[in-house]
Amino acid sequence: MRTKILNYLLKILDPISAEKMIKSLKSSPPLCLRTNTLKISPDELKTRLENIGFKLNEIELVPGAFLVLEEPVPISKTIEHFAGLFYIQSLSSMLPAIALSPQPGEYILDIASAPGSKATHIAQLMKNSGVIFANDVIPDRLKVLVHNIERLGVLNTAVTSIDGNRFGNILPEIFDRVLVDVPCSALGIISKANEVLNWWSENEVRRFSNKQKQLLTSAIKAAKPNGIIVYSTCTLTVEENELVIEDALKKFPIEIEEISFKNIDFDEGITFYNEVQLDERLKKTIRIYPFKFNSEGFFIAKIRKTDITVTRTTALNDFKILSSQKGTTDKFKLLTYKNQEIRSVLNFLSNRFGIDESVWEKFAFHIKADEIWFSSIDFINFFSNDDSTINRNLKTHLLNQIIQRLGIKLAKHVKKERWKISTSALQLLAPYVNKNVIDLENENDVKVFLNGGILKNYNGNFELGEYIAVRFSGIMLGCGLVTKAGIKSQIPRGRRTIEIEIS
Ligand SMILES: C[S@@+](CC[C@H](N)C(=O)[O-])C[C@H]1O[C@@H](n2cnc3c(N)ncnc32)[C@H](O)[C@@H]1O
Repeated sequence: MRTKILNYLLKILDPISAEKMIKSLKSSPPLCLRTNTLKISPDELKTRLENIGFKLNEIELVPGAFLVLEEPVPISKTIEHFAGLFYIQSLSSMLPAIALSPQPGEYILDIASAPGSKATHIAQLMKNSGVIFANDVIPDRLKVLVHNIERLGVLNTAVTSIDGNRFGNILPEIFDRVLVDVPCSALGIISKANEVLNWWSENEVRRFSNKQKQLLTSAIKAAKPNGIIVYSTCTLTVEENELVIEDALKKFPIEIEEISFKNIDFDEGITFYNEVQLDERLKKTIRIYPFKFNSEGFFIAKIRKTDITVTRTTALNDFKILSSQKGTTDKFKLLTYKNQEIRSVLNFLSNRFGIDESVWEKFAFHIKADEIWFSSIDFINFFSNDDSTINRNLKTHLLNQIIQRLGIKLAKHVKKERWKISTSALQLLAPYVNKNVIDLENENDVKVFLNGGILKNYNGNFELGEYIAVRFSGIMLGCGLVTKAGIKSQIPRGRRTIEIEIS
């Protein structure tokens, strides 16, 4: 198998580089993390982690990213990780979101987004504002995406699970920026995905290439004229990279944009392959080789759409098919803090936890059975804006059909005028919480609480049946219920952990 890969590499690299490349695939790239600036500043995170024995080095290329030099316990098992203060991610994998350069308030599509490394990065670059559609077609991978959205406190994201190829026709000319981080033959990440060696072949590469062309086509159609599309893979074959972009250059009104990353040794895109001269513009795409840049192998192309690509009639036809399908009630009726029903819940939470009422003004809310969810207020405009290709009612109808979840659960109704705040909401709103909080005193209690147990020694002066916020060392852990036996952790099963290690 290695011979197959080496033979392929020899088509695109000189023999010494191909050997170096094979060698680099055997060792893992350095451990890096990205600060979740939705919750903490890079400096604060560095201080926190260094105080518990980690040694971090700032990475100039990506603001808020650190190289982990010393790890006294696995960093994924720290309370800081549980609380969503950072995301473990290779440095190369941070670059597509940087190239996309999403701006606060914009409309973004991440067409193949699970497990959400880049979607959560995009969300933080947008400061939790605007609108992101994070889509993925594989349900199990979507669960991990949802977990990450909850852990990191991402409010500006709608999760969808349709074939990414459909976006171009059902939501055409809508998005300011689209990320197309496609499934690929993964040559750049063999060190962490060793199973690639079992199936890698040039036939598989061709199969991926066809799929990638379709996803890129859909992405181009979904972008607005003048919108940006970033195409990325963690592989290095020409079929899955330059040839996919060349195909799009022939079919659509697009141009390739320069990507300017400082301090990184990358190669420009290949323009001569298999004795064939390719489009010279491909030189503006970039190839990252692990033997030159100490991270995973990646390919990135930044594309600008220069004109419209979808006619109104095509879009409407697709809409008609979807609107004839069932189950499209108004699932996501978005409301502001001014709505009476929402207001009473917000008043309750503000009173309970001392949260200033002005905090709620920047969110949209929707009701889902006995729960209230909150999201970026920009979704209200996104749903209601009319645009040139689609009629507003049809759009709302469609969005109700394809969106699986929007934002994060804020609270659940428990009994008469009482609401239980969710763990993810409490963690995100931690800076505003200043009432009915307890601070745990020892690490054993933290473990009990994070594993869903009962804290026996903290009844304090709280009323039975009330919910309180539980913190440790300045980090909001989640919500607890005051019971006769003690404070019962309300951390949902999916986020519980017994694996916390405290150094
Ligand atoms: C390279 S991974 C994406 C990684 C992700 N962007 C991140 O940064 O965490 C490619 C993803 O494409 C998804 N996928 C494959 N075919 C798809 C399709 N037709 N439509 C949407 N997603 C698809 C896979 O489930 C997989 O999660």
